[in-house]
Amino acid sequence: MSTDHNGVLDAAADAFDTRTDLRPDQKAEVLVEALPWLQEFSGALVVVKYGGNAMVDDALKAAFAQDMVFLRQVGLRPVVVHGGGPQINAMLARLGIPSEFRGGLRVTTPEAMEVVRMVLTGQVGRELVGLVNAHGPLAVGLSGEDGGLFRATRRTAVVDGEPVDVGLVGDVTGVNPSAVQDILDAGRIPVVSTIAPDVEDPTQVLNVNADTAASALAVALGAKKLIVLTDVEGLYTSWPDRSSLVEQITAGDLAALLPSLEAGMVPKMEACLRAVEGGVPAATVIDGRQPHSVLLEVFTTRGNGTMVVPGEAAGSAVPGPVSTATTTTEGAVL
Ligand SMILES: Nc1ncnc2c1ncn2[C@@H]1O[C@H](COP(=O)(O)OP(=O)(O)O)[C@@H](O)[C@H]1O
Ligand SMILES: CC(=O)N[C@@H](CCC(=O)OP(=O)(O)O)C(=O)O
Repeated sequence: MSTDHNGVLDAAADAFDTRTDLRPDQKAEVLVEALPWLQEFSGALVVVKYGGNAMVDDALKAAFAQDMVFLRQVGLRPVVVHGGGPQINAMLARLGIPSEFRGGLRVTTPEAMEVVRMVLTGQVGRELVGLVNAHGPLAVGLSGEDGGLFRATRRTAVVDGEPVDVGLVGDVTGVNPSAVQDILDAGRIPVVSTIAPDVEDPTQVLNVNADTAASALAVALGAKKLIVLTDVEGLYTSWPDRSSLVEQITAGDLAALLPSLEAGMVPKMEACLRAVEGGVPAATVIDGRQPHSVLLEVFTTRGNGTMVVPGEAAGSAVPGPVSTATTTTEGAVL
């Protein structure tokens, strides 16, 4: 297929050439630091979950799209799975439809489900496809309904240890990744919206948490990495106190920590755990509010955010390098 990219990357390259704030040796250093990571990730399939809360403004969304094109251009195979919780909230509010979350999941009535499907597939997914395709005809959007990608069963939320009915909400119980694989094989970038047909009644679609869906897809595709973009630096063990950003944690330690986590982080860390337990070598939660956070995660030595890796429970949580001036080692060691 054509590698034409409408001159957007050429413009970026020109900008790099003409920068005066970096000396030539510093520019070379930036490029060279990426070399081992370019080698390590050559051909690697990476699933990137883009959360609705990290889609802060147009510039940030455009930078995300540019990162996806960059990954593909240097030989990785990125798969985008997007959320859109705040965007769904806004549309429900515009339509005067009440919305409520229980145990981190949206209570989804048939009326709300129509809005969820419309916003995810018709608005958020379309916008991301458009932003990527500003660089060339690369992105192809699809939802869990397309090509039998996802199958889901209805699930309940858990509130105070009790199961709670949340309506048309599903958990992914089956993935047929062939439609995504076809898009990758064509050299393109799949952009996946996370609604899924109900296995009990395939004409009924269910609302699936995007972290959960991204994790299931990463496992089914045999991804090398799952990267989850959100609106916080990563996992803090002492939340809401931000003095204990975890840089790395084993699956065993994360499993032990999960019951103590609060709503927003629960589906995210569960998704990372499931991915690693399903054979994905690493799953990372990073701060999507930082421009080009995905490039920094993949191509710099330090990376950023919280990385979950395989391993037993052994008090493995490694404190992050930064966070706040009050970062302490004690706070983050389990
Ligand atoms: N232990 C924790 N560490 C970091 N963030 C946490 C923690 N517990 C709860 N949170 C909250 O989880 C939020 C991220 O979840 P959510 O808002 O659902 O994001 P997204 O839209 O990206 O899926 C953070 O903004 C933070 O407020
Ligand atoms: C069941 C459930 O809660 N589904 C989510 C789906 C979107 C999502 O997960 O979006 P973020 O990644 O932006 O949070 C919702 O309706 O908001």
